[in-house]
Amino acid sequence: MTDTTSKPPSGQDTDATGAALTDALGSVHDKAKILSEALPYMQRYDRETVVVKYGGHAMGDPELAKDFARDVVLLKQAGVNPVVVHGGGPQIGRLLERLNIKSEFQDGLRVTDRQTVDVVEMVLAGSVNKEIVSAINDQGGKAVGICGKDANLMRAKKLERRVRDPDSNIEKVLDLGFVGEPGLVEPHIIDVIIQSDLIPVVAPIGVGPEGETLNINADTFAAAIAVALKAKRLLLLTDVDGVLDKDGALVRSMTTSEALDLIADGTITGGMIPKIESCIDVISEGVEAVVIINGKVPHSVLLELFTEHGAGTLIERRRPHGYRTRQP
Ligand SMILES: Nc1ncnc2c1ncn2[C@@H]1O[C@H](COP(=O)(O)OP(=O)(O)O)[C@@H](O)[C@H]1O
Ligand SMILES: CC(=O)N[C@@H](CCC(=O)OP(=O)(O)O)C(=O)O
Repeated sequence: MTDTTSKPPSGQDTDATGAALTDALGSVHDKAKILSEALPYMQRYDRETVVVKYGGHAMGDPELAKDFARDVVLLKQAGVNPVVVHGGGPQIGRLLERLNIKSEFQDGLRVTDRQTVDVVEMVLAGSVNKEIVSAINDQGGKAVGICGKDANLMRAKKLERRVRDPDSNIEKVLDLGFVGEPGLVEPHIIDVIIQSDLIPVVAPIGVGPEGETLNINADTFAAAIAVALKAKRLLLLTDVDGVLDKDGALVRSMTTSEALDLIADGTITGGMIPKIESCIDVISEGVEAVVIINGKVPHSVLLELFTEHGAGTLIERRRPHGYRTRQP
């Protein structure tokens, strides 16, 4: 048999090998540069809590789910304290459909009767939560799945949404059934998990005053958790690049009052409304900034936190000297 591996290269082969080696070294240097540039960002978030809301729409693809889990494990390894709060709206919708239970939304919130709330809890605190826990553990992390009922993490009250009838101009309270809004948050259980070097994965189910299960929009839930934990950042992962303006262009950064204007003029609609309302609450309660990013872009969490460029739409109280605060 001829040993081709030990054959001395011809002059042309030597050139090709040299060029390939230069390319390979170049790409290694590029990688090293990217890693090195991440240092000030890693220092910025060192031992800080970052709440990552993982939306149901961002979850579908198994490769992306793996990338997300890997990013979360990397954050933990880099000294950040990631707290994952997840949604699962489309997953709930699919099971309700299979069970022939009709479901409708009002302003981005699911009208939730007794039968529906059982399905919501089963999907969120059950299958979806455990899938994320397993994905993180598969990447070498140690995740613990809980919901707002655990150790009274999220005591909630029934949501009372007031709407004005456009014809009669009379205000009425909208009854969405077993839909909750955050009340008293006791973050002790999350602190315990973080201090044990584990990664908390939280399903947005709350416990009502009568001990009843309440369905809480995952953005709203994540926002309340971010405030209670005094998080450095809240990242909301969804299925669009961020907030889009009237022409469909990405808004790279905006203040809370600009966000309100976009709701008022109808540019922001549907599920984006509770998302933005949560951002505004969180920022008014002291969280520095919230970022809405596309969970369908691989490694969007790392891109946002550890690169100068960042990703998505950054929302903050006011624009510091007309500048996007990406600097570490
Ligand atoms: N101005 C806007 N910019 C971006 N998305 C918007 C806007 N207005 C409405 N949306 C809708 O909001 C959706 C994201 O909200 P939602 O479906 O609740 O996401 P998730 O399930 O990830 O929380 C987008 O897919 C888009 O259809
Ligand atoms: C009250 C309400 O609407 N609850 C949501 C909870 C899940 C959720 O918010 O999931 P996403 O983040 O994937 O949309 C629902 O039932 O769909």
